[in-house]
Amino acid sequence: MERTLLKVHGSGNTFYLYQTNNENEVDWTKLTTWLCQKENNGGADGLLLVLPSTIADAKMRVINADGSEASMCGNGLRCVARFVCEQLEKEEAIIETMKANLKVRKESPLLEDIPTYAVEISPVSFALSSLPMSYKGQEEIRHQIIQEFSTTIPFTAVSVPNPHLIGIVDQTYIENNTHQKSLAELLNGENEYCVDGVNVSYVYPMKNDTIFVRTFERGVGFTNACGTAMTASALVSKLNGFVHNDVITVFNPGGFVKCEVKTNGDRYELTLIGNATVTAEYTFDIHNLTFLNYNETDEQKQYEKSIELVKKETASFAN
Ligand SMILES: N[C@@H](CCC[C@H](N)C(=O)O)C(=O)O
Repeated sequence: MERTLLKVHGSGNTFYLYQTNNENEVDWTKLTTWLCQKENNGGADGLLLVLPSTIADAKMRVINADGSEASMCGNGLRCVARFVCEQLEKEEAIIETMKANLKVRKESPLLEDIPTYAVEISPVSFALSSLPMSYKGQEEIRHQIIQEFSTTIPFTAVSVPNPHLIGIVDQTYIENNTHQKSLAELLNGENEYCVDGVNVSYVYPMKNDTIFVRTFERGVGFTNACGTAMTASALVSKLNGFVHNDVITVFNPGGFVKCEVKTNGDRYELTLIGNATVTAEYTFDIHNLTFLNYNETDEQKQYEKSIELVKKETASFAN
């Protein structure tokens, strides 16, 4: 059974994108764990499913590399936004996701000639029950030292709506990722705090409304970038006075994005803006799990050329 797949990325957060009308066509866990193996064209961080929707222009489901399903994916949503907008010949659309219908739109390129999309990130909640997370019966964790995690890093727990634990750190924790790795492995194994695991980000506030974010993703491990994590990190940075503008530049190991954070009391309007790049198209046999053919686009070369300067600027943080 020959089928077509795209390989796409947002800030180097890489996915296979597959469109189908049959939500139960195959076992998505099995397909995703096979696709995401390193030996299959370098692997990927997950599978984006584009499905028909009765309430929006299309529906997105996100399967992590380990086969678990996530409620949202910011970088993936930008790629799905581009796919759906180009297919429907529209500049904006609504995409159904597990917990919300989200607005997406085409944007002016942040880097010359790089297709760029803006996506809504919602709903936002600081309630620990929304992640879910539990810690000493507390209802929230906001910029708080958790002695069991670190004696110096203040953490915030937030769902957007997938779960994130955000630590504000100094540069040493970015240059050396061992502390982040062991905390993330603890919280994504069997543990008393996050029963469903959590995405763990370390955020280094830089100058001029700019932050650097590195994320260890639930179901994946360290990624080049995690869109929901970068948006949640921009919100946490703003609420704690590390940045002041509504639009925050977020560098990551794979490139950069812009996050718009509008706050109105307890209400937050979050938008993630960045590249949506298609690197290749594959044909594969969906039942026998074998690749049959592929064609690379020239978009990755253009992306790498444009991102070169950004990478130089962040080289010392990007490990
Ligand atoms: N890379 C994504 C998030 C993917 C889901 C995450 N691993 C989870 O399990 O919550 C993004 O760009 O937001």
